[in-house]
Amino acid sequence: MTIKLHQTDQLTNAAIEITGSKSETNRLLLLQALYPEIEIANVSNSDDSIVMKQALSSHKKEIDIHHAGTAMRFLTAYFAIQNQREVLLTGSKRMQERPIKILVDALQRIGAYITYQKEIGYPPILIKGEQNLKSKVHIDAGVSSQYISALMLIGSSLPKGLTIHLEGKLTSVPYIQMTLHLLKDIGITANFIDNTITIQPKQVVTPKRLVVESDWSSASYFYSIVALSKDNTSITLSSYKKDSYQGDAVLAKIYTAFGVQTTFTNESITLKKESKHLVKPPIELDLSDSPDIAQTIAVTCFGLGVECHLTGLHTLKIKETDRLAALKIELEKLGAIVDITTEALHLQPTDHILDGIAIDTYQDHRMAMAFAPLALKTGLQINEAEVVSKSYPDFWSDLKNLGIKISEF
Ligand SMILES: O=C(O)C1=C[C@@H](OP(=O)(O)O)[C@@H](O)[C@H](O)C1
Ligand SMILES: C=C(OP(=O)(O)O)C(=O)O
Repeated sequence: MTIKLHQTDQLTNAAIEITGSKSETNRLLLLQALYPEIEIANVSNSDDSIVMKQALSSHKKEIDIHHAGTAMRFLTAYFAIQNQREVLLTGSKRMQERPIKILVDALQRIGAYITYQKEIGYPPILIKGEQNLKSKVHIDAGVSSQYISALMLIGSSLPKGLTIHLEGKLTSVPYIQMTLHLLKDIGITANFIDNTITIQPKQVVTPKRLVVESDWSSASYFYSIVALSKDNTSITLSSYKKDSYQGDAVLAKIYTAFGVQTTFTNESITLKKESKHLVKPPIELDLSDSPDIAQTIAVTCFGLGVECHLTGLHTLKIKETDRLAALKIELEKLGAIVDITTEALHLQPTDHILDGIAIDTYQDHRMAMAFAPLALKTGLQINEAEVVSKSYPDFWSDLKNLGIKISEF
């Protein structure tokens, strides 16, 4: 499906309810499979969470998790400890190009049985469950925090718990902290001191209801929309809290530089454009703690015509697509001048955006959603717009409710 976004100058001051965080949901779904005493509210309606839920209740031998990175990594650890069970875990063509060796090596070192079915280091993998894994492991922490969260999530189910020594320069650290918070919330004793994570064993937990906060990465597209809007435009989003477990909550701070003020009231945030607060460019940001908002920020800067230099982007090439390469190609179609390295993106200031360009999305939900806010500046098309369902199935209808004019063909 291709979507045409017509240039829209005036938005309605809408209130939007955003689905639960897919990162929190996928952690809690796995924990719920291990500890059925827990109840989860505001579960994400994303494809990635649906696939995670189905996989956890499936009795089939072959499980396909499509494009969901967290599901692939978390379930590798989960099935590694399901005694007497053999599972073939696979995913989409792109998932079969996303590395998993660091996690598999770590699991094998503590006694798990996992073999590669096609290429060494990549899904599909065959897992033979074994509950008695050892209690100490070391792992390279510089490629994906999902490997570490995967180990943390099974740690308390091992006979002696799990101590994880993190090696090298850590990346996406807030996601490790999120896992730690959720473990503690359900009553597991865990800590993260220096580069060592310790998880104590626990058989049963006290029944508890946990409410997932809405997804901050999804909120980023509304930050971008408000940043590209006229003064006094405001949008209210729910349900959010000030002391979030999600690293992407840093948006509230980052977007002040683009003239977006955030007010927290009860469980909502209101974003308001006040350009008197705009910061003088260039915008320089290290996004190694929040890689999922890099595309949003790069497009906001382009829409505002401001120079930016984004670093800490070394993980972007192994996500749904090579996001740095995709950003460069699509921004340049619109008239931008972009330089990329393996870990950085530099955007030069420009004062013109080409009209009527069709943006390719590379099967990456964030490519579609990051470019959509440009409708405040120009008319554009988004190809394969249905990709948004990976994290935010209601994205296009929420945009319509804001008054953005959309047609499908
Ligand atoms: O643990 C998680 O929920 C996630 C961790 C991050 O991945 P990396 O640690 O691979 O950067 C992030 O990009 C992804 O969308 C979700
Ligand atoms: C990278 C992402 O997801 P995953 O790694 O879970 O596929 C994302 O949602 O941006």
